Amino acid sequence: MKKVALLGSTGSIGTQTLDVIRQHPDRFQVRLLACGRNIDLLKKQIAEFQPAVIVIRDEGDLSKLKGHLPIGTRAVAGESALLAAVAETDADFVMNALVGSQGLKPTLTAIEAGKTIGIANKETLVTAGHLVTAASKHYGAQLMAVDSEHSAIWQSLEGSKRSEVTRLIVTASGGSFRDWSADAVARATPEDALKHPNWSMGQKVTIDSATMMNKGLEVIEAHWLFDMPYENIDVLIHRESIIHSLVEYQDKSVIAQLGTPDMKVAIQYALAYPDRLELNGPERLNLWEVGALHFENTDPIKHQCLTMAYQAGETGGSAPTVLNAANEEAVQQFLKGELSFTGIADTVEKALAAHTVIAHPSIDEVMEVDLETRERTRNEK
Ligand SMILES: NC(=O)C1=CN([C@@H]2O[C@H](COP(=O)(O)OP(=O)(O)OC[C@H]3O[C@@H](n4cnc5c(N)ncnc54)[C@H](OP(=O)(O)O)[C@@H]3O)[C@@H](O)[C@H]2O)C=CC1
Ligand SMILES: CC(=O)[C@@H](O)[C@H](O)COP(=O)(O)O
Ligand SMILES: [Mn+2]
Repeated sequence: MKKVALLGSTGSIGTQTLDVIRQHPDRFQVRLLACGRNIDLLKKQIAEFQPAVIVIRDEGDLSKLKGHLPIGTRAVAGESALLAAVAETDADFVMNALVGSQGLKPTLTAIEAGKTIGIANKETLVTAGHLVTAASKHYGAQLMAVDSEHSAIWQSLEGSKRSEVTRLIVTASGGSFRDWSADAVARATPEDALKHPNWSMGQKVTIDSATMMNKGLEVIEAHWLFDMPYENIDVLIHRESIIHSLVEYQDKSVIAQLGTPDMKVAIQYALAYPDRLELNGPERLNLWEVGALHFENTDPIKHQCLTMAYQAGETGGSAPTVLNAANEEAVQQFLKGELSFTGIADTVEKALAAHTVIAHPSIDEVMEVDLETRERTRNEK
């Protein structure tokens, strides 16, 4: 029986993780649930999964859980309570499905506690990939990719020699505005941007997908997860999101993982590895019906966020921290109607230009740069 701590239980990845666990009660037991403000959904999850520990964001919401905690279940609130709960839980697997760089410290805590980590929270690897990979080597903790592209790369690497890999090819749907004119994109609303062509996901990643920043974050994530130089990581626009990513080998073979777009496949792969679970939900891939798959190149001007992410990744140090923090702030501003869609890329560009890169930032320096970037971005609004 695998004991699971789930951070971000009320979100898109969190609820799908619980769906996988629900389908396999003989294999998994939920020991910890952590979320933000969706207490109504959390109450239902507590009743169904009976975890030992609950962590919520705000102390003020703890009273809402009165009468909803099973005997022996304790509930705590706040960031330090979350870190303590992750350090102390008897779970062996921590699924990090939080959104944003707030996922970094819980990831590092789980690594230090020797847990296996399902890493959906890509911002962790973008903002401080050097610290996360160094800590996981030091503590012998395994990072199991959950992001669909990275799960596909992981699956396509199975049984191979890493020294024979020549290129990772990360696929991109192109996002909500892939067929829009530049003029129309400039006037796009949050509602327009939230209509992803293929995936149903949380708001932040859906906006990132529309700007193609998601693909930039994923290139940096792939760099750290698979120890691959940026020059050997390419992005390919593939509108159907059926090929989830590809690996090229020195003999020119290309191995890919395919499937209908459903995150439960990647989630179960991380949770149950090396097994593959039977799942209700994901549709069977019918290539006879699909008929044709399409591919396009990216455009360095049109996909400015992707270009900036490559540059920040190659620069290294604190540059990706700034890229990520400015983007997180700008996406929130766009969602609140305070910034135009094209303003997201402009904001990130300005933040990167204003920053003096720290070559090997410590955790404290990463947190400081993250905070400073957010403050500057807010003040410049
Ligand atoms: N959704 C998807 O299909 C995919 C997502 N990812 C990545 O996975 C991560 C999660 O994405 P997604 O599930 O879409 O995001 P969601 O916004 O749907 O969910 C985020 C979760 O984090 C919780 N949360 C937010 N702030 C806090 C806080 N301060 N303390 C505790 N919990 C908090 C939310 O709680 P609450 O809602 O209760 O406030 C929610 O449970 C992101 O990094 C994303 O890029 C990667 C690939 C695919
Ligand atoms: C499902 C998943 O992994 C998302 O990160 C997805 O990749 C978003 O799609 P695009 O960024 O390719 O539009
Ligand atoms: Mn992805």
